[in-house]
Amino acid sequence: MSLQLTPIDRAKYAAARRAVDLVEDGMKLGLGTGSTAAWMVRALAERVREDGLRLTCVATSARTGQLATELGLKVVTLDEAGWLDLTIDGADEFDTDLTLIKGGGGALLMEKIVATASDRMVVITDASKEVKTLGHFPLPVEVIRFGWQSSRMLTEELLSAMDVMGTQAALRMNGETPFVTDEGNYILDLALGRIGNPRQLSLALNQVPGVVENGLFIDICDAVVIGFGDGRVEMRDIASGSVEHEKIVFEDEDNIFRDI
Ligand SMILES: O=C(CO)[C@H](O)[C@H](O)COP(=O)(O)O
Repeated sequence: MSLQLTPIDRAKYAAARRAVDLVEDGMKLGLGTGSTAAWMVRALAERVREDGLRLTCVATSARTGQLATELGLKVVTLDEAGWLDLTIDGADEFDTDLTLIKGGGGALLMEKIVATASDRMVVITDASKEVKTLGHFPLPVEVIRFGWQSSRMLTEELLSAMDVMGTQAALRMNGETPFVTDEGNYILDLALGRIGNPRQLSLALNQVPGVVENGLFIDICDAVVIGFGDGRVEMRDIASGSVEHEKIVFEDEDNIFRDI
């Protein structure tokens, strides 16, 4: 049966397809989390089938690990892999410096550890995630469960003392119960509106007792691949300043859907 991709899925898939072209035989790869990253895992499995690549992958969440394993990719722990060549992941927001907000899917801690243990991090996204100033998307902050309410109070006090618009830290829920990350922690979502100084905010947040990590990725992302619904992709590299355009042809759509 032939299934049709929605324009947003086409955009994500186009970005994913371009990004997996960066993968070479023998690489150790970090696999991101989220719907865009899931397209990348499918596109990667397709490349492995077609080109016989031998890869070692590290997943940034249990669900990515499960998908990758189901699709026949070799998944090991980060400690088993050691240093990685490349991590490909999605993002919730990115700006012109390729500073990111991540963690909408709740995997920010493992995502940051994996991305920073990689030579290169490439973000795949659709164009809607690009912003002039970060902060429209609520900033996720991972806190340990013990004493989380004091961590929230201290976080809100910190935000009041800083030049940020929003000061509310909402506990992320999963229905009636708090959302729990793969590492067993809670997430506070900060509705800030605008983050004028991401570096200062990130450093300050990580000083709050109980905060494990926040979703600001600063100086971590090397390139972004932006996909569009018609298959166009734009790839921007922060170090070289290069911008490349290409068009992805979706002739293997059925193969991708075969795996879902
Ligand atoms: O940071 C993330 C998960 O923690 C995701 O990369 C981010 O939420 C983007 O997800 P999607 O591709 O589904 O929009």
